[in-house]
Amino acid sequence: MTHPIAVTAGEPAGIGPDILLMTAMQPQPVPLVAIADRDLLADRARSLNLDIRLVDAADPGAATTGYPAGTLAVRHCPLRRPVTAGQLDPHNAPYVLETLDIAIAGCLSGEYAAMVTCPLQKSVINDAGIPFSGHTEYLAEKTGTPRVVMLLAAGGLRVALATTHLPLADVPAAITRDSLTATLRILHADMQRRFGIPAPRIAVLGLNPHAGEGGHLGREEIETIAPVLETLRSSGMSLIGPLPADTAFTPRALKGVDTVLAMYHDQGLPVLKYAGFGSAVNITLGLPIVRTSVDHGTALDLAGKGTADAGSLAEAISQAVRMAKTG
Ligand SMILES: NC(=O)C1=CN([C@@H]2O[C@H](COP(=O)(O)OP(=O)(O)OC[C@H]3O[C@@H](n4cnc5c(N)ncnc54)[C@H](O)[C@@H]3O)[C@@H](O)[C@H]2O)C=CC1
Ligand SMILES: NCC(=O)COP(=O)(O)O
Repeated sequence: MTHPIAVTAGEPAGIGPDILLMTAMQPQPVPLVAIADRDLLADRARSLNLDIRLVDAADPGAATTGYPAGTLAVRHCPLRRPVTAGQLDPHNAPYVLETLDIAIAGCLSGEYAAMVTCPLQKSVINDAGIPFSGHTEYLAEKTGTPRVVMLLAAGGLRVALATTHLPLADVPAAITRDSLTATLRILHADMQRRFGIPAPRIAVLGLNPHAGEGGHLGREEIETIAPVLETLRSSGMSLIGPLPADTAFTPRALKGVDTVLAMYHDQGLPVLKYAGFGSAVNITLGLPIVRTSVDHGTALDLAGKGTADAGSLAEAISQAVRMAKTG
């Protein structure tokens, strides 16, 4: 791999700039290019007492050999307003989205091998009047991908989601035979291509308590989930379920399972974050580019203090390197 990985710094008032600078103080597996405002990074480095050298990403060393620990290449993207750590400002929402646009364009053109995202604050982008529900949905839209799948991985546990950032009340209607079929096809294909698992075993959760209790606690399992699994099994996929979610994450149930498909965000992610918060990685499957991210949010309470844990960003970079090698 000779191309650098783009790392977007995320919400400027959050811990994204902090963990990016902390990471650049350590040796990296490939050259990194920070997509961020250079003065923001310089100010934050001073707050964190990090003796880091920021160089222009146009410098030839940035794209080829990279730099030793303590030097970070920056593709400058100007803030719209000065930033105080911990204080959100909707005026900077266009800046956050511009950093993503630069990374996406660079991945599509082949300038970057992959993009890794530091956390952004979804609410402040909405407060700026811009409809936005998450990186996952934004990347799908900007790359013209009709459906993508969010998957988080922590150690040996992988949890994918059938729906992403949706109000709970909208979840049942979003799980249709078509949407679930498309999600499972992407998950199966990327388990093979990106994770090198030739015949992935996927455990699929039910939507309702006890997977619907034979129809007495909801009918989505009978009318939607089970028929989809049956059809896809006949095309050769190894699918288990629909399983009651409350016992699906016990060690016995997880034995031999390569990934779990949860029906919604808070059915799957609390378990994953309990298992590995701080070292888990968020991956968007189904995109024409490689994108990974941290497992945490903007942690405004920690920004500029030097107490944020940068472990998940290190894992996200390592995962992006592995996935970029799969083409
Ligand atoms: N990939 C992304 O862009 C993500 C963005 N978010 C966004 O972040 C914002 C804040 O979300 P919250 O629910 O408050 O979650 P959060 O992850 O920012 O914070 C939850 C708790 O974990 C702590 N924490 C988070 N990251 C940490 C780190 N690296 N080291 C040490 N402690 C850490 C925080 O201090 C806080 O106590 C929301 O707007 C949310 O949408 C949330 C998750 C992922
Ligand atoms: N809980 C995961 C999360 O909110 C990250 O979403 P995204 O911004 O990566 O789409």
